[in-house]
Amino acid sequence: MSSDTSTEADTVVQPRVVPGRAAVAGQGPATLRAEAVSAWFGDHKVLDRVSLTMPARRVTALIGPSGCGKSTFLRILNRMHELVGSASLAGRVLLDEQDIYDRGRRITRARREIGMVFQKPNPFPAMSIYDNVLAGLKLNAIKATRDGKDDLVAECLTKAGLWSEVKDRLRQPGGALSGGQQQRLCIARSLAVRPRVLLMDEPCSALDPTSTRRIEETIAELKSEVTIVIVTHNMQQAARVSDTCAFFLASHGTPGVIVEHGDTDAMFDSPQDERTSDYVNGRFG
Ligand SMILES: Nc1ncnc2c1ncn2[C@@H]1O[C@H](COP(=O)(O)OP(=O)(O)OP(=O)(O)O)[C@@H](O)[C@H]1O
Repeated sequence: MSSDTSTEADTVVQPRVVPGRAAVAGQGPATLRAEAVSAWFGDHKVLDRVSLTMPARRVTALIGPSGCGKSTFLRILNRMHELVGSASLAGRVLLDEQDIYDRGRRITRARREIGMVFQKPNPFPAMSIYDNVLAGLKLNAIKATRDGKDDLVAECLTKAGLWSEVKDRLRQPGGALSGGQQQRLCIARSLAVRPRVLLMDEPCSALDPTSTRRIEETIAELKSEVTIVIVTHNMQQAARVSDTCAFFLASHGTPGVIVEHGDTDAMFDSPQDERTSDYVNGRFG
């Protein structure tokens, strides 16, 4: 696809998606389950036996005060924690009952099946919008035909809610987009390798309210195709976007634990633990 293929800038062109041509065989959204996960940086234990099921086709929000281990937990879910030299962990992470830490399972597979969107949008700034979307294919040695790539770019930008804004300038650099558009480009890039789970670490914290709302709409649209786990400090956002919620807490220098988890409406309307009630009602944190 080239940037001159569309002529009417304000017409939303629905991409022609040809199943199978984009080379990647996704298996659809999966349930992710953490079992008794503990984590350390050196001898500093930061998570203690955290267990949580993140159901397929649902948005799970991880909430809790700063430093309670939410990001560490998220990074354990796609084997990024082990990139830190001093880091270690115990427990299991099951993707549809397959342990992603099994010896025979490649780390690259875990990262492909479980994508990550970071706090700060991180497109390759000098690379075109088109090539940014496809960047993960090269990293994962996934081959696609020219037509397959065109279809995949259109499909992923559409799913990320960015297609109508960029379809006429796909050859422009990713760095020329606004912050909110860059974040949606990063979501499109993550989707291109057909992840089964998408992890999002405070994806809106660097964005203005309008862009935040747009990302939240994108999350709602995506959840039928990919399981989503989102870390957020914004309680209104957790209430708006998530179906299930887990409240993390690390009190007085102890490692982080989950105090309460369950249906988001129930967690916000009738929390079982007083600490959850205090946190979701803004009384601390
Ligand atoms: N790379 C690292 N090396 C050493 N300690 C770390 C590292 N990353 C995080 N920690 C420590 O692990 C603990 C949990 O941090 P983490 O970032 O997971 O918490 P968080 O709940 O995501 O916090 P925030 O909401 O502020 O992002 C903290 O005590 C933090 O200082």
